[in-house]
Amino acid sequence: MVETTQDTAGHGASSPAAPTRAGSRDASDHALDRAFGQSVLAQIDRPIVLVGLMGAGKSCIGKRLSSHLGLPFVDADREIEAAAGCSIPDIFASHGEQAFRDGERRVIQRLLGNPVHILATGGGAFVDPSTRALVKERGLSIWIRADLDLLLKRVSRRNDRPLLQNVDPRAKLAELIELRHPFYEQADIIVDSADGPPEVTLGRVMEALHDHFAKAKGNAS
Ligand SMILES: Nc1ncnc2c1ncn2[C@@H]1O[C@H](COP(=O)(O)OP(=O)(O)O)[C@@H](O)[C@H]1O
Ligand SMILES: O=C(O)C1=C[C@@H](OP(=O)(O)O)[C@@H](O)[C@H](O)C1
Ligand SMILES: [Mg+2]
Repeated sequence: MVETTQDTAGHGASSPAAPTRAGSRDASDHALDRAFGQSVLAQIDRPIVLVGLMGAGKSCIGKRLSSHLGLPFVDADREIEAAAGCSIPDIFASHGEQAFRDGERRVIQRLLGNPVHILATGGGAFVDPSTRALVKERGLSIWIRADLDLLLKRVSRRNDRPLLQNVDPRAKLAELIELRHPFYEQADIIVDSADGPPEVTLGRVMEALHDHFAKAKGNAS
């Protein structure tokens, strides 16, 4: 189980390698202000990579973060589909999960060579050792964390996720939480998704980015 630590960023309590944890703390009122956004934007020097389970909100929050900051948005899943010329369910059905993972690794490697942007990955990407190493080397990773009930509620809005076909989605997501959380925990920043309007989670992401940069500055001086 993941330790839920209230944010310690900027208070000198974390080691340099410890992720910035936004926990479930609410973002301060000004987190979505223009000036706050500008100061965060000025410190972004690499792609911001959203990781986490299916339904956590990587694509949704990624899109909003990109328009909020005025940075390009790329969804790795859409890029994989474009490269393959078919949908993710079709890639899984015709070529299998391993072929999807190989394509995912290649596509993310290519995307991480692009200038600063917001990159939403698919849920399995950060679990792949070489994709994870690349993201850690070239990107700033944010785990969008959500509990089982919230994930279930969110994935039920679409039924095109191959890993959730013909299975009990609650049992499968519970299994993936066990398997994948140890990898997602290695992200640079951890943000709890809020069960409310996406803007609440967006505010938490902005606050967490701000705290991450403040902590990095503190560690450098
Ligand atoms: N923070 C949020 N608040 C409210 N709804 C959200 C939030 N994040 C995602 N959603 C909704 O949940 C569903 C799944 O989100 P999505 O971004 O596709 O997840 P992921 O890319 O992590 O699989 C979508 O319908 C999306 O609009
Ligand atoms: O968790 C996974 O392994 C997957 C998650 C999906 O993306 P989202 O996390 O955006 O749903 C997509 O990449 C594919 O269906 C596999
Ligand atoms: Mg997605």
